[in-house]
Amino acid sequence: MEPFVYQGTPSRVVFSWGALATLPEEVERLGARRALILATPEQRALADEVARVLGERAAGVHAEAVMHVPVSVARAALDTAAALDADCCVAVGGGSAIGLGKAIALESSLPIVAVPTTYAGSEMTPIYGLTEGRLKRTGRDPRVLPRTVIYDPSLTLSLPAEVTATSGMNAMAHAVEALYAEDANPTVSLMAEKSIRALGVALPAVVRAPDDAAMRSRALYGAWLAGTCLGAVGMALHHKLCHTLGGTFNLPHARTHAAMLPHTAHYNHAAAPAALARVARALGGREAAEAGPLLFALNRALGIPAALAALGMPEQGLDEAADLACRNPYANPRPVEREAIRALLGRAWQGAAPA
Ligand SMILES: NC(=O)C1=CN([C@@H]2O[C@H](COP(=O)(O)OP(=O)(O)OC[C@H]3O[C@@H](n4cnc5c(N)ncnc54)[C@H](O)[C@@H]3O)[C@@H](O)[C@H]2O)C=CC1
Ligand SMILES: O=C(O)/C=C\C(=O)CC(=O)O
Repeated sequence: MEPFVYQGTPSRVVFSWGALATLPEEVERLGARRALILATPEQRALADEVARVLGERAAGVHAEAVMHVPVSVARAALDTAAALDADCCVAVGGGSAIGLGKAIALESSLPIVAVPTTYAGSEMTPIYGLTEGRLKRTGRDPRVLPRTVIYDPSLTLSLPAEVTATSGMNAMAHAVEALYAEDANPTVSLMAEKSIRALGVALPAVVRAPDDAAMRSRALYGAWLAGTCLGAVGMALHHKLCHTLGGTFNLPHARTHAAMLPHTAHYNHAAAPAALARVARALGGREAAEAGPLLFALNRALGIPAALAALGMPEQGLDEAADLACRNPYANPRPVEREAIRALLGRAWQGAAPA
């Protein structure tokens, strides 16, 4: 047996259809009485519903969350939390709402109850992201790990097909990178493989039939496993590239992950053959070299645009992106070489298959 270190996270997870109804008792379990409810502007109505469910324990709603958590947005939310004398945050939504809760917790140590409504998986990690100017800074801090996560698959029924598909592939990326993480371990790798299998079946099903309750539950289960993996082991080239593209070029987060994953998986397949063979097998293939093409085919089946160009990435920015991605790279099975990364970005920009 290869030596390994495994450290779980202390999050409490409640997973069931209709679990939103448990929110009052979960807030009470934390000893909190004044919850600030966080959401994006688009999910203000859901945030108001959550305030109604919480009743007197709701201190207020702050529905200003946006992708990549600009520091100005974080400061405004911190001011609201202080003005309302909030003693906890209830982040309801995807990674943007949860990311705003993490920004508040990073400064205030307020506990977070996360109610995820996408498959991004942020609720299960101590990773935060803050964007200032054209640079996204990410870090790990135990203060930002949500204390309680309430997974209610019924809240994902309203997910548009495009967000269903792309945030699902964001979760897929967490699981894929966990398999070749520098600190990979048998427990997390088992969860990663199970996540890939669940997502590989459930995502096409819920894109075809958005109201399929069983498949919505399986997709959210896959996302929970993927987020748990991301929280437990380190990120590698794929996440570094996506943070660069998202933070510097403000590309849409989940769509960027989906477009990049076939290429980054293929980049690593020869350096991490056992890990990528597990990815391939979980998607119905066999060999490590099949993982990237299978992920590319899954994107096509989900209707996800393949080209970074379609996401607003300027071609003249590819050189800068390659430079930034190679600066302080995350640990990666294959050396992160500037020319090879530039070639990878070129293929992704065109929407070509991985090679
Ligand atoms: N720190 C971490 O571990 C992670 C952080 N993230 C961060 O999360 C952000 C992206 O999060 P995502 O969840 O991909 O997108 P998101 O939270 O921005 O949501 C995308 C859009 O879909 C809407 N939406 C969400 N759930 C919905 C539902 N059930 N029905 C209808 N509309 C819904 C939102 O209001 C928003 O307009 C990025 O900032 C990314 O950096 C993502 C993954 C992990
Ligand atoms: O890129 C991911 O999916 C994982 C981590 C982040 O997005 C970092 C952040 O919270 O911005």
